[in-house]
Amino acid sequence: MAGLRNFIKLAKWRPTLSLALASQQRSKYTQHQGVKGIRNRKSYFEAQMQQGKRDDDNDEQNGDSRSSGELFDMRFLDDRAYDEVAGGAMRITRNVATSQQVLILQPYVKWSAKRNLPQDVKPEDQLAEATALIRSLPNWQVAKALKVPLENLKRRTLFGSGKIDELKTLIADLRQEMSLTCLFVSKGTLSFAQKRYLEEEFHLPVMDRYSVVIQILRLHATSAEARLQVAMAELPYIWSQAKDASASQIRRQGYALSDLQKEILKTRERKLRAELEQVRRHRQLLRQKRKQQNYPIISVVGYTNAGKTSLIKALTAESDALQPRNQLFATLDVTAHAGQLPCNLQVIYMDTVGFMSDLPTGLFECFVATLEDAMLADIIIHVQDISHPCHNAQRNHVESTLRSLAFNVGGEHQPPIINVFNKCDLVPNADDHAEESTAHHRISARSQIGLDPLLLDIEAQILSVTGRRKIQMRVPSGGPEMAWLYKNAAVIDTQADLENPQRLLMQVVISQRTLEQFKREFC
Ligand SMILES: Nc1nc2c(ncn2[C@@H]2O[C@H](COP(=O)(O)OP(=O)(O)OP(=O)(O)O)[C@@H](O)[C@H]2O)c(=O)[nH]1
Ligand SMILES: [Mg+2]
Repeated sequence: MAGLRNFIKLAKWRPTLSLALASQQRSKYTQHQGVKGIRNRKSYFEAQMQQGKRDDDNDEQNGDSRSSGELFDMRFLDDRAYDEVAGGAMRITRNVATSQQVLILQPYVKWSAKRNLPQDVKPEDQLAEATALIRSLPNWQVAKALKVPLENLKRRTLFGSGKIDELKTLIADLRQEMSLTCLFVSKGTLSFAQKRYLEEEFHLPVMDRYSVVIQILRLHATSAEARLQVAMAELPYIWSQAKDASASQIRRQGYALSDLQKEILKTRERKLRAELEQVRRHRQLLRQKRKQQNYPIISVVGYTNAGKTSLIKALTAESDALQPRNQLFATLDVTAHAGQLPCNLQVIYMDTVGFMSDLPTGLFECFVATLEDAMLADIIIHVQDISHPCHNAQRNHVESTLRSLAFNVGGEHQPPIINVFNKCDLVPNADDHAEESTAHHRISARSQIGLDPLLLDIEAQILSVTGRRKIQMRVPSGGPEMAWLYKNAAVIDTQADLENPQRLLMQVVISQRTLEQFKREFC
């Protein structure tokens, strides 16, 4: 196990972050200021460009030989000029510790035929997910959450004038009781014009799903890799908001990018791409190492909050390293955890980022580098929250995303998938509806129910896909063969050979390749 533990230490290595803490002190919402504030800062920008060039030169000189502590260069992420541009587009705050009172509006199209939603996702389910998103942010409270029926979601003002008046009255009433600080309209993205209009009507910063998720990701991204990916995920949104702004002819009113700001975004994007390429290479290196070490890999994937981290915690001895949390997107890093199958074979479980529907694809494209690992595993465990009202829709969403991820990493080949219906303690008597046709395990990671049959299934699948077999070998008792097998194979059992006291019967799990090595060495 020591070798595996050392390898896992390497996989979980985190570079030291050189964060400028000053940025944490920034004000609540960075109000959008157009070009104001950085128009006259050409020299600042030039200095940044110079620094960028110096960094690039260093990168080239150092190439892959950069020491692990310098692998990801994070300094450029802390950039005040960028923060102003980002704040204008996303209304996100650096200081999440500030308490917020949020009004959540869940718009939905009245006529189900137009709704464009899976059959079993109802507006109230969407509202519950929106509420869970806000509750994932510490100190953010839901002042009120309500569904708002609409004819369609494309209107420039989003809501009709009657609805706007109704909402204004509601907001005025709420303000009697508390100080509202933010309006969350739970729609993938709002156009810049929609946001601007609503902000002027309600006098509140307006966020959409994309920007709320970015806010959560920023909070949960602690590793260098996750921070780079989140920073990358912000850019398509900022570009699209700027495009909306210029298309809707409201340049005068605020959010339009100057050439200087465009350069800031482009420079940042270029540097992020370079750093993420390093991430990809680093991951490839780890993958190669894993291959050499020959440990079977099991990826645990699923919708956010389904219980992936909890399951790995239940299947491994890593009680401290893994902290399941009732928050969306609690896990943002792909991390490796050592486990042992009933036959004593050592394996690695990979914890992954959760999926979520109704998010623009750009948001998750940035996590593809890490999710690639999941697709290159020997088997995948798909954890599903059986107690969730939309669990069918969540499963379909994850499955279709997995298919496109498999396509991305080069081919239709997908590792075998084991379906796990988690949280069965919450719905002990539920029948499985449409799932009857899908083979699955009903478990509770929290209450440790159903884990033994699951482990046996994982073992059978791993042995089959990795070409390992359980065999019995007769070896000299206390000889080098015995030590070799303990080192290179999984030993299930040893017994004295009743026919020959000098020999031992060893039951082992071994791959064909390792068996050939054994034969070369000893036979
Ligand atoms: N009742 C019950 N709750 C569970 C079970 N498994 C996990 N949970 C809870 O579900 C919540 C989410 O668990 P996690 O393991 O963090 O879920 P995750 O899929 O890793 O979530 P993300 O990393 O955010 O995508 C936590 O509050 C867990 O305690 C279970 O079997 N039963
Ligand atoms: Mg998790």
